[in-house]
Amino acid sequence: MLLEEHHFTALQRASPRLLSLSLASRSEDLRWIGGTSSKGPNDNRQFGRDLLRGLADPHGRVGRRVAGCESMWRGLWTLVSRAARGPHSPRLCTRQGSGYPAPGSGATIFALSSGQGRCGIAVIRTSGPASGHALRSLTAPRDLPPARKACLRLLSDPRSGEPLDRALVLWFPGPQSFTGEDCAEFHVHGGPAVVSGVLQALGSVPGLRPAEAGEFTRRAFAHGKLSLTEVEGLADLIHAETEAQRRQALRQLDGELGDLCRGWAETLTKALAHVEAYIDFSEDDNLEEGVLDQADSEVRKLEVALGVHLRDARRGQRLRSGAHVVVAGPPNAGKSSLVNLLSRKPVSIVSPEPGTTRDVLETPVDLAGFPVLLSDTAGLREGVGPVEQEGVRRAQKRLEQADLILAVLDASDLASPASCNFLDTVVIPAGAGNPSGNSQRLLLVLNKSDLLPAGCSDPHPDLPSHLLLSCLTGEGLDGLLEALKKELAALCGDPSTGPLLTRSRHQHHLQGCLDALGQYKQARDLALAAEALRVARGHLSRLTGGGGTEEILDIIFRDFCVGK
Ligand SMILES: Nc1nc2c(ncn2[C@@H]2O[C@H](COP(=O)(O)OP(=O)(O)OP(=O)(O)O)[C@@H](O)[C@H]2O)c(=O)[nH]1
Ligand SMILES: [K+]
Ligand SMILES: [Mg+2]
Repeated sequence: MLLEEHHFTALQRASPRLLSLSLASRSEDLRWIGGTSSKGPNDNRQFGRDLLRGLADPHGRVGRRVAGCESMWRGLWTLVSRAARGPHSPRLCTRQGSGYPAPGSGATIFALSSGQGRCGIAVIRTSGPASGHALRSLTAPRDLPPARKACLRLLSDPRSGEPLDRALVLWFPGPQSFTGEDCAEFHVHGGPAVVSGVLQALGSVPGLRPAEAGEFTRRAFAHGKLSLTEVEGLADLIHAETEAQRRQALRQLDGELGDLCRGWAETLTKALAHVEAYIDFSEDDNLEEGVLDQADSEVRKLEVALGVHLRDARRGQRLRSGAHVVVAGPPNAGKSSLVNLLSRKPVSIVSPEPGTTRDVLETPVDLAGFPVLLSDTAGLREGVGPVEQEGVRRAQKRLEQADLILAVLDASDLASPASCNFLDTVVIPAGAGNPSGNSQRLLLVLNKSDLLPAGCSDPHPDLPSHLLLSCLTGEGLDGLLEALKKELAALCGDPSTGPLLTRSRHQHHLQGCLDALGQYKQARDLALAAEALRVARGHLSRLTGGGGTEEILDIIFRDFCVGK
């Protein structure tokens, strides 16, 4: 049962006054206890607002999860009308935006939404109240096409009447459009002259101006079409370069993270309702036993859930921005050869001279569908000149920051001092072959297997677990890629089921929420406990874009291209 505007009107007529009530939804065992109290009209203002928010579903509709019953509606209305008189009146509309104004809304924007340059088809779109007028002006004397149906039209310049192109046009009347506003799309032939002709023609229509980067998406956010996490998912999808990144971005665009946060926020709202009801009505006998215990147990469950996701947070961020894989080893082991092999391009200089690589050389690569930032480093050895020494220092620093170390040794030169030293100082401490340890991840690769005597399958059974490889012949590469894939999957998580926190912003708010829950548990006073719950819920709502700041929005939308 949806609570629409006319229900509110009916509620108002039905009962303007109510002394105490209990709202229950059998379907979800959602129990709301509240009402007016003798303490005056202000007491339940916050509760009314919380209730409204708690009942709002992802599209801003009110009361989707509440089974209809007359007394509940009456009570709800009392709370709502009281809340509405408060300083921050909730909106009682059936479609609710993010609460942020669309910057420059009122203007109609247009942009080329497909890529720049010569192409078969280019898509130009508009959003805003003058979209219909713009579409009519360019397709005159024809009228608007039916909504959301592609129609072939002759486009001409409204000033000169000069034909520009024969194009497919689409009309999306708001609110059923990407931005929630009236939108039009022109699928024109992708020649630069056609595109610039149509853009100029649109610019000549009164009320239209070129769009800023990300402005279409920003309007979609402002009109409640996308939550902030969905916007981030969209930005990531546009920038996704590997399959795993695409999967993760799509899940975020589908609103999974937002849904999760809203579910958590709902739990907090319930807990808060219980605590506030206790504050308001503890003297009444009507109040159910164990109301506070219920709030405590909800908070405990939430803490566990948040903890699980926070532990996973680094993985989601790695998947978004790439895992740091550092190739290290003694000089001449074939580190640069391996980097070139994995990145399929000549990133580093390879030479028989030990000490060839000096600086850290970074290259982004797609390894088995995972984004990786691969670093080649100087060979680790002592007693060298100042330049190489600096290279060794940088290599060691990079090793400390690695998500995964690809340790490379020359299989035919394991007894050399540099090899032994590397084994003792890097490989053994990292706990290679010790999967239970929480130590840094490391894959040990014995390169130049082609130099080993023929027929010897594993000449070094006493070493920590390792892979044999020949960069020269390519033997062992498939095995190495398989092992890398496993390591990366562990580092980045499975993008189709794994972690959802893709940005440090997400981690920050979840941690803030968890900290506030800690304060809730320690609070000796119920008012402080309620406040801690409000702070916790504020973090969740800022995560999805409710009550955040304009600066965060600016940062997020800056990443978008014009036309998106
Ligand atoms: N036989 C054989 N030679 C190899 C193999 N991989 C690399 N090499 C040779 O080993 C030498 C050193 O290779 P690099 O890739 O420069 O080694 P590196 O570890 O980067 O060396 P530094 O940067 O000097 O520390 C070159 O002459 C390579 O051609 C291999 O699998 N088999
Ligand atoms: K070398
Ligand atoms: Mg090198």
